[in-house]
Amino acid sequence: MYKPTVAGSWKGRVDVHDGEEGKRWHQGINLLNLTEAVEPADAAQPIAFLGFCCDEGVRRNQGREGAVEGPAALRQAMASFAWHLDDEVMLFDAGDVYCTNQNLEEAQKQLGRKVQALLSNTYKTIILGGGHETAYGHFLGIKQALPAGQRLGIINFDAHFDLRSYTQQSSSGTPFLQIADDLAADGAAFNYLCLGIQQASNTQKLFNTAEACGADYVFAPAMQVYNFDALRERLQQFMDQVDVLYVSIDMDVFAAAYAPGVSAPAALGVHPDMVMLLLQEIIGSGKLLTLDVVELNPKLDIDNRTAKLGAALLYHVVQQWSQV
Ligand SMILES: N=CN[C@@H](CCC(=O)O)C(=O)O
Ligand SMILES: [Mn+2]
Ligand SMILES: [Mn+2]
Repeated sequence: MYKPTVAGSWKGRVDVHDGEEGKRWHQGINLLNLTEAVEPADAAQPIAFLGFCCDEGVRRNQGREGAVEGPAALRQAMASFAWHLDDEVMLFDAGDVYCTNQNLEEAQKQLGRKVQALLSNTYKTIILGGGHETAYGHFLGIKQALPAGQRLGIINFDAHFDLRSYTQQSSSGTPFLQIADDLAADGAAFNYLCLGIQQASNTQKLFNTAEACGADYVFAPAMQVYNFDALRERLQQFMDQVDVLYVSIDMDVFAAAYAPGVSAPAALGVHPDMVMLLLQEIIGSGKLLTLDVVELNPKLDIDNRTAKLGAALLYHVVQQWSQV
């Protein structure tokens, strides 16, 4: 099921006496209804948010439910951001795809169709999850919109590989194996770089699958500022081998102190500064096609800390990406 965002639902601080100088994101966002035919945006730099309201992947993966509320919490955390965007930039809220009747597969297909509509019409897209099952729906749209011959690279900031077998059923733990298999069926390469892997949170079976499908990865303890030059080089080598990038940010990559609102918190997760630095490198490459933020669980959050972290990352992503 798809629902466009209702007018007036972005609510935030208003500085009544400051006019245009007091502008915030909730006052600049444009609503985009994807039930109508999508056309190229009337802006040089259109960036669209699209929500995937879904708990079903996490439920099937024996996780703690609540990710269905992720898109609303991220919008709320972004609403009062001060507007510092150039005139050629337009922000759009393209509504939400909902998973209904536990029919994850149908919801992922619908998400794919909406992503395709946006990407094919020049929008830079930011998908607000949902559990990590968001990634497979997101990919279905990327696959359709990707020009022939373009090599796709996937960078996943995550404590987990999410390469579980989906023979029994797909879930939030399976999206990247589903993607690998889809790409293989099309004769395309699976270029997958996982940043922030926790050894203790991935079984030997998952490491074996990662090796079998040629996944590259960096362990969380190596994601430190002292190691930045080596990380940047590794990232650069990965990006040199592809034409476009899909970046996924699973909020459980961060240390639980920064991101308590996730199904599977990582006590010794990554510091947000490290992810920010790497995101800057990625956006600076000019290859970023689309991005998602997943696994935010507002039910488990503390004072919206995790939602605010996800939103703060998106603030910087939007600032930089709109200038590339
Ligand atoms: N998307 C989440 N993936 C993790 C969850 C781990 C957990 O719940 O402990 C996984 O399947 O490995
Ligand atoms: Mn994940
Ligand atoms: Mn994870």
